[in-house]
Amino acid sequence: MSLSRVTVTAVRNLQAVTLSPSPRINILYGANGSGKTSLLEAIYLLGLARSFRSQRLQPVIQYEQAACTVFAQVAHADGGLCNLGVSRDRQGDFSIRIDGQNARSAAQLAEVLPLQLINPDSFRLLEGAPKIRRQFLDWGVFHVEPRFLGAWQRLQKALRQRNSWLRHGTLDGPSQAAWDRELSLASDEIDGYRRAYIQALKPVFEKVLRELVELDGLTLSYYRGWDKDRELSAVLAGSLLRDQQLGHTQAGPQRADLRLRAGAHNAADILSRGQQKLVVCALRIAQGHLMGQAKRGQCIYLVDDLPSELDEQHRRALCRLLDELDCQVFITCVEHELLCNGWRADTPVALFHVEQGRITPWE
Ligand SMILES: Nc1ncnc2c1ncn2[C@@H]1O[C@H](COP(=O)(O)OP(=O)(O)OP(=O)(O)O)[C@@H](O)[C@H]1O
Repeated sequence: MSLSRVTVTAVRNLQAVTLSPSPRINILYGANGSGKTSLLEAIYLLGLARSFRSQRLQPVIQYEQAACTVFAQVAHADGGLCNLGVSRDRQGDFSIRIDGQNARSAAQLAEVLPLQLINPDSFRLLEGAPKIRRQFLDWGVFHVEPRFLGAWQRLQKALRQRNSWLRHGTLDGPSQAAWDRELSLASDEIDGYRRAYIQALKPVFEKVLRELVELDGLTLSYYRGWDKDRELSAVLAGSLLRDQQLGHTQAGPQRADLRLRAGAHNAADILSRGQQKLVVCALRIAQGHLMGQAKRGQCIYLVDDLPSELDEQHRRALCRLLDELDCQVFITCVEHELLCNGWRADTPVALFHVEQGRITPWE
């Protein structure tokens, strides 16, 4: 899938623009502060209904403007087209339209427009909170396993119920037992999907990583959120008192994590910034391959400031791997010369110059 047309209005400093991107590689270049990241942010808003730069969407709306909007036409591999639109005004109203209909949730958007973001904050995937790695993991599972969303919604509901009675003690014994059973069932299902996903991801990740950078002994493993040798129901029963004192459930898939070790060390503690970036790229590229293999369409890559932290050899290796994904990629950089030669001869590469908020295709 790819964006065949994108229209952006009143996002940050960008002047209203309609672009016809290449279905493959799109390079946005220009000076600092010109608006390159803002275009990636606009596309991200369209796919996730949020920004990757600020918690709130208010700062994304152009100064003095009442609302920002992003529209796009998504072209699917089978030739089908889908129209997407998001709009956010200063009163906080957010509208999501898919083919002219109001969407019920951001999950619907994520399904229509799967995005992968690689930006200067990406190293947080390695050294940030477990929640970031769970989001990474669940993005992948969501896009290859159609039953995941339902199980995840059941888990959230059961957890809310359990945490509420842990805090307020308002449920009778049989109801508590029923919710615990539901929690255990949903947890086992989610754990099964996540485990299968990691099993499939690991060899692809290792292969991509080898092509990108030499890092011997780097391992990826999965922690499911509770003792691997015990049933969750037994763990929950054993930690009931402590859970009541804390007012929330400590064990379960809501505590799952991914662990990246380099030999005996936590990878984030010893890898350089450039190496961390390459590991994150390998993880995200591996996810793209799995999505393609699952025949659920391709995702679109947003790569902000691709050249930063990378020497020429690694920059070229990253371009080659992005190229081999055969999907649409939007890349920003200050100097386009650094990225002009890394592509296969038959790959359509479009260049866009961004200057003080104005985006013009390079003829
Ligand atoms: N709500 C807003 N309205 C108008 N302009 C804004 C708004 N928010 C931010 N800006 C400005 O828009 C520009 C956005 O720059 P952006 O981060 O997209 O640049 P960039 O080309 O990616 O730069 P760099 O190469 O430094 O990363 C900045 O100059 C910023 O001051």
